[in-house]
Amino acid sequence: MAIGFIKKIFSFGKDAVDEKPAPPQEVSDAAPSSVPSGEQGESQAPVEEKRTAAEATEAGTDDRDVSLAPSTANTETTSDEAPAGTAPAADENTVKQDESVPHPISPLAGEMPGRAEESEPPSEHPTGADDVSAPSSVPSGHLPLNGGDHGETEATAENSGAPVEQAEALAGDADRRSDAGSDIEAELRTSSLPKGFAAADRRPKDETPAAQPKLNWYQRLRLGLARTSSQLTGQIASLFTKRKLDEATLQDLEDLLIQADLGVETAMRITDALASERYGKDVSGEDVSRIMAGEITKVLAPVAKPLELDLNHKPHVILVVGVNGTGKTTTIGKLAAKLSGAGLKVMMAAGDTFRAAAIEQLKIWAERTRSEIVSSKLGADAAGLAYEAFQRAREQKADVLIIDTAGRLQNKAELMAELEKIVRVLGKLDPDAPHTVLQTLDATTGQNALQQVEIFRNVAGVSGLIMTKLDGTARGGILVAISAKHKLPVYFIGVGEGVDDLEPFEAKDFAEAIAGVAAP
Ligand SMILES: Nc1nc2c(ncn2[C@@H]2O[C@H](COP(=O)(O)OP(=O)(O)OP(=O)(O)O)[C@@H](O)[C@H]2O)c(=O)[nH]1
Repeated sequence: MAIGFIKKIFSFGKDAVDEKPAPPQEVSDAAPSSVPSGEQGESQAPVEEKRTAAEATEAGTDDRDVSLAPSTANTETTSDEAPAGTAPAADENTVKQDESVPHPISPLAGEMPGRAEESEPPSEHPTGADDVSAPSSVPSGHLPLNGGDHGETEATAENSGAPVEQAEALAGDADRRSDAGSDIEAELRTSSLPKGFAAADRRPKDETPAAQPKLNWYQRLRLGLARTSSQLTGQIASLFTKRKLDEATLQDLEDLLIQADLGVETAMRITDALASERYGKDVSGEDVSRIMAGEITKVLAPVAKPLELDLNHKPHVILVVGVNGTGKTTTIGKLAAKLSGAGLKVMMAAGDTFRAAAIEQLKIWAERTRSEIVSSKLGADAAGLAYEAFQRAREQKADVLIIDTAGRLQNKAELMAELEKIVRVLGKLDPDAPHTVLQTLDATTGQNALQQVEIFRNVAGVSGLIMTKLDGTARGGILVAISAKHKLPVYFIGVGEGVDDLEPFEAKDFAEAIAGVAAP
């Protein structure tokens, strides 16, 4: 498929992906690790206590089961056991797509797997790790499934942290829709009662579930950044009340902008631009917001780029890295949905081998996005798994391989060294791999995100960013500081937990949302 086409896919807005659940078929086959000598047996752990499981695994690394789980209903998999110490031959795991069924990804459930907390500590799991259950075996109630219906995350003034008026304003028709829904519900309740009974609803009004406004991604972004922008615009408005623009006001403004995480460089850009336009004159809050949005757009426009895929690689390898909980696994699911929805063959590697729930979570995403997945035992060597997955993806001629990794704090040198090892090991199969190293950043993080990028970039060669959770109570300003400093491409933003809550990054939208410029 032409690269231009793929670029196009990533440049456009959301791909609508509908739900068409496929009965999952997972076939696991024991396969030996084929990690190059000297690389085997090390483990990575996102949290200290999880290392116990890793160390236990180090002793006998070859017992690691790597399972390939084709998740489409139309996949026929045959598998044999490969001899220990050898790489599986190309025909050992062949997957044939049933041509009779359209490939593009099926409609996805409105609710996608969110972060699942492990109910037991990893040390109680190691031996059962090869029994990582198939997606279908996970009762939906056991994993907290988040998100709204198809990207329509529900937000209220209460849960967004944004001003109540804004949520109310955004709610619009949602209330009316919800009223209609309540009527239907009441009718159903009544009709399901046996004869001789009548339905009553004596709940106090305030216990009745509140109407939930349904917002589109742009409204969620605005709402997510509303706290930052309203705080900033409020402070700016009071700063400029009855004051002409002078040195002292400019200095105060610069301080406010720095406090909003925008960084010294961008703060100075904004005050310089304001001074050159309005020095000695009256200035309104709107003037400042407009100039601020313009200057922030100038900083962000060069980094708002589509994620380029070179499909000549077969597969193009994307390694996803970042601090714990920044949204790596969820983002992988969203990316896979876009790619497989466009007809590309996607394989995932469950490289977060230290959190059982992370493996489960990725399996569910694989099932729902009809991607294949390579996973292994809990506590297994993540670099070995990545290597194995790369080989499998090549054998099966996958277009894209997306490798999940365990979250790690950037200041844990040992864990960062393990990440370095994953990159090194992939490079043994192809010196250019990983072809993309994506770092996820949580939008609720402030200054710490600058350091996260600095260190992950040095260690893993981060080549692009995705900022997640911009729908929550996001701060967001730090992305401006990071862009000014690192100039790394920002490909997408996460605006919810649902499968299509991943949007191409648009500099102007983001800048206006932060600066509090009125929505068009
Ligand atoms: N609101 C919102 N939640 C998100 C978004 N992206 C991810 N999440 C949620 O953030 C939580 C953590 O996401 P994960 O994908 O598990 O994060 P991770 O980086 O893989 O976590 P570790 O494996 O522990 O490092 C989950 O509850 C996700 O549903 C987003 O864009 N918006």
